[in-house]
Parts: sequence; C-alpha cells; structure tokens
Amino acid sequence: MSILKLEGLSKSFGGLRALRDVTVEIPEREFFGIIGPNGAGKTTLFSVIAGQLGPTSGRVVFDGQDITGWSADKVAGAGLVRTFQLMRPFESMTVLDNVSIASHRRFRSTAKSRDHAAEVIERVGLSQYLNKMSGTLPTAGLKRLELARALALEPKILLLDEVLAGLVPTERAPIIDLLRDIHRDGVTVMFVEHIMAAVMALSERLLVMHEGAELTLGVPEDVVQDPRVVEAYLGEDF
Ligand SMILES: Nc1ncnc2c1ncn2[C@@H]1O[C@H](COP(=O)(O)OP(=O)(O)OP(=O)(O)O)[C@@H](O)[C@H]1O
Repeated sequence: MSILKLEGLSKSFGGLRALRDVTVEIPEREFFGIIGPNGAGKTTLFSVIAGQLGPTSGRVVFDGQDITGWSADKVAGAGLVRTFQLMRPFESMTVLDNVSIASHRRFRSTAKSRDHAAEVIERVGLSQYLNKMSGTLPTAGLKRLELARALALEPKILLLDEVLAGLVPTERAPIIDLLRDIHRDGVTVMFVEHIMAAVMALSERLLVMHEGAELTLGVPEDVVQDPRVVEAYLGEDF
C-alpha cells in the first residue's frame, strides 16, 4: 500500500517553475532516493510535501488522507516528519531538552517525554552528550541530534534533506548504518542526497529531478546508466 501519493505537484515562485507536475507513489517502508543538480527542485518538493510551502497545484495524499495545504506542524503531528539541510537545534539547550520538546508532542507527561527522548538519544548514539549543550556538538553529532528530534515524533515517513552533507567519509558510514537501522525498524524514508555512494547503498528506487520535473525514476542501477542522468547530473566520471 502507498503511504504517500504526490499527484501533479507544481510550485511556482513568480515566473520561476520550481516544481513541474511531479507525480510519484511511495509504498510503505520504501527507502526512496532523490537526486538532481542544484536548483532541480528537490528541497522545494520536500517543503511542499511537509507543509512549509503550499503547492501552486496538485495534491499530497499521506496515509490515505489529503494533507495538501496543512500546516507543517499538523503534517508532522500526523507522522510525516522532515529534517533540514541547515540544522536548527536550540544551541543553548541540552541535547535532552532539545529532543524532549519534540517528544512532548507525543507524550503529555513531562516524565514520559523525557524518558522517550532519552531512549531516542540512545538510539542515535548520542547518550554521552545527553546533558551537554547542543551548541557544543560536532557536525556529526548535530546530524544525529536532528535525526533524534525527528524520531522523537515517531514518524511513519521521514524526509531527510542532505543528512550527510558536511561530513567527512569516516563520519558518513555510521550515519548511513543508522539510517538503515531506522528504515529496518519500519520507517518509510525519502531522502535527498548528493553523496552517490550513500544513494546507491540505501535507495530502493531513485527519482532524478531536473528543472523541477521528473527526469527519470527507477532502480538505482538502471537510473545511473541513463545517458540523460549522466548528462544532467552525474557526469562521465561517475
Ligand atoms: N522561496 C523561494 N523563492 C524563490 N525562489 C525559490 C525559493 N525557493 C527555491 N527557489 C528556487 O526554486 C528552484 C528550486 O530550488 P530548490 O532549492 O528546490 O532546488 P534543489 O534541487 O533543492 O537545489 P540544491 O541541491 O542546491 O539544494 C531554484 O531555482 C531556486 O532558486
């Protein structure tokens, strides 16, 4: 069964057509990758799905419900949670407090939400930083914190926007393992990524966007051999 259906999504900013008629169905528990050159519309697509932006036309159907035009807050509360390319934790709050704020949306009791937050923090491998100020975390730690804040909302589907950006290769491998674990636990994942090794390792299907539209969609091994994808994005050296 599909957990998410995007039906003819378009978004214009004045005369600029950032999204053009994107139609995709994501089955439950899929790991779905999105690639494309800068400006292809990947982040705009996430913003329209997650309710940060309203589409100019088209529909977003999540878990059988038309969520088009819902606020980001309401969408997240329903279980569609998105992380951001630029992380924005509360730097002068501890890791536990940062995650507890998200967890509190699921559990009314403060004690329960803190217990749940601590569990999520352990799951992402940040226990040693539990009571440290978030602003002191290294980049890889901030990525884990961003994942913890998203997981605290107990998402059915997670939209990850360049979660590996800014990490050196040795830092990427454990985050890739973590993403795999999250997916294995039953979360559907859509991710936008430029690190092709991760895209190939994780994606079950891969959408290539170009100038706001779908260039192609298929299994990664086929997609990366498509001459149009090589020309628009990957280059000959891939
Ligand atoms: N709020 C906005 N107002 C006006 N134009 C915008 C806005 N957001 C995005 N755009 C434009 O829409 C197009 C798509 O941008 P978007 O950020 O979605 O691309 P992207 O594929 O995520 O790129 P990148 O890989 O660089 O993150 C770009 O031309 C961008 O300049």
